Amino acid sequence: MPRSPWTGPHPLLLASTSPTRRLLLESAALPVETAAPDVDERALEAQSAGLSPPDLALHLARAKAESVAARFPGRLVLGADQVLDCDGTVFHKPADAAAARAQLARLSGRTHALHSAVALAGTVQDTFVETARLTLRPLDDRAIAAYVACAGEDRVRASVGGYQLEGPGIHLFESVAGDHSTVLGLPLLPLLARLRAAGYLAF
Ligand SMILES: Nc1nc2c(ncn2[C@H]2C[C@H](O)[C@@H](COP(=O)(O)OP(=O)(O)OP(=O)(O)O)O2)c(=O)[nH]1
Repeated sequence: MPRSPWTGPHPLLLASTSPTRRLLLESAALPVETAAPDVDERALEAQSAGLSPPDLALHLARAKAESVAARFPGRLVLGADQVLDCDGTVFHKPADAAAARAQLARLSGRTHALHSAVALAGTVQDTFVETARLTLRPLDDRAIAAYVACAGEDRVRASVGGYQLEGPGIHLFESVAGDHSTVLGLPLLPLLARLRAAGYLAF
């Protein structure tokens, strides 16, 4: 069993239902426990109409982290949120394959931003947001339908853009600017820097 660099008295508490986020942390050899945040994201978003997309992501990440930190005193809690912004229009996870096809048609041939925000709560209070910019190839309805059929409805519904960059989604792109973990929804490098500065990592 490899020795984890984690020095905290308890595992990191991830306030997220995202398997992708859990896998990213476990791949970095960090012990993780998860607790679902009890936050109504769409209601919070409706109350925060004036926020920029990055600030909306920060607001939602903070709400998720704090909702779990209140239930688990004395723990280091991590919340996260990702907002897709294409020329100021915010997109959410597609409800089904048809919505994914419609959303991808609107993103086709354009560059969109993925704002991935992280909030630490409990024993450490901090927030940050990282942005990746992704440019889709010009895709006609036939290509989009073929992609959705290849990826499958579960995959296209599981992420804000309707794609997994590490999966079939890679076929959609002309270019990707930004850290891979930022695209996946949990920017690891700035997170690890903060955990290290707070004394939670051995190196
Ligand atoms: N595997 C993978 N997941 C991605 C990719 N892009 C985005 N995602 C996932 C990460 C997050 O689970 C999700 C972003 O949506 P949210 O920030 O609302 O998180 P989610 O609702 O999944 O969980 P949470 O609100 O944290 O409980 O999309 C990608 O390229 N690959």
